[in-house]
Amino acid sequence: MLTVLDGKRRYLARKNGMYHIGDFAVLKDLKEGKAKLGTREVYVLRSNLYDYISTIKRKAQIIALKDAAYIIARCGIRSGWRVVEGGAGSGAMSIALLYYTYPDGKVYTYELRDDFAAIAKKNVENAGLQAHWILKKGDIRKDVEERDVDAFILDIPEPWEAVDMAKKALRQSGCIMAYIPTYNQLERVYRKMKSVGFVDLEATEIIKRNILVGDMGTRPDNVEVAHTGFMVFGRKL
Ligand SMILES: C[S@@+](CC[C@H](N)C(=O)[O-])C[C@H]1O[C@@H](n2cnc3c(N)ncnc32)[C@H](O)[C@@H]1O
Repeated sequence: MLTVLDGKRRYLARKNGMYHIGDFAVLKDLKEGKAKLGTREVYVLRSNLYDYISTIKRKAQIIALKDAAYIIARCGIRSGWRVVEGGAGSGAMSIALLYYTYPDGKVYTYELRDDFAAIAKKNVENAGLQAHWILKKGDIRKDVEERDVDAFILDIPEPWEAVDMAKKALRQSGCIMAYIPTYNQLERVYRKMKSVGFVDLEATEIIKRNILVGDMGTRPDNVEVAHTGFMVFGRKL
């Protein structure tokens, strides 16, 4: 998969090495390096996770890339792992999980709503990562069929209601993570994980700040996303 950088705009070249703006194919037979688009020079780069996540079409709020990166590291998610996730939303976290479990792992994503499932499917397919993805219609709080999975990733409004299911589905030492926007939800899911015996608990937030490098001086960007989500982690004993 290739990414085209057209000034500040970033696009995935979706089909047969073509660069698309909307449904309009602009450049054919793309190769890594520089390319001409009319009189403009664009850069063609091999796509990475940053490209996939920053170009997805959003319907639901996504797990931010900075948070997804910590989730991957804290849980140790890697190639060959089997991961259960819910819900699909826009598919951003699914893409991160698929990227790191490739090629031998499996990601099972549970989603209640058809409209979100459809948008997540489109985004995962645009990233070309669908081969080891199983998207299931269902409630992650009660419908999970998989057992001995390596990680259980929750981004739903009531994650505490899925903690018992996670305990059933996870293997020993397997990682649970809940992503929530408010302190009330954080406390509730933390206490629930503790009460059912998850260990190595951590509640955390990642703060990222961009720095503008200018000719006259270098300083933090004055526009910032101040809050995305909190994360609560635990491991099954
Ligand atoms: C905030 S979005 C998830 C965003 C996603 N993590 C991403 O990065 O794009 C929450 C999703 O969870 C789904 N959902 C809510 N409760 C659920 C449940 N009990 N089981 C499965 N999906 C659920 C919603 O329909 C919605 O699509």
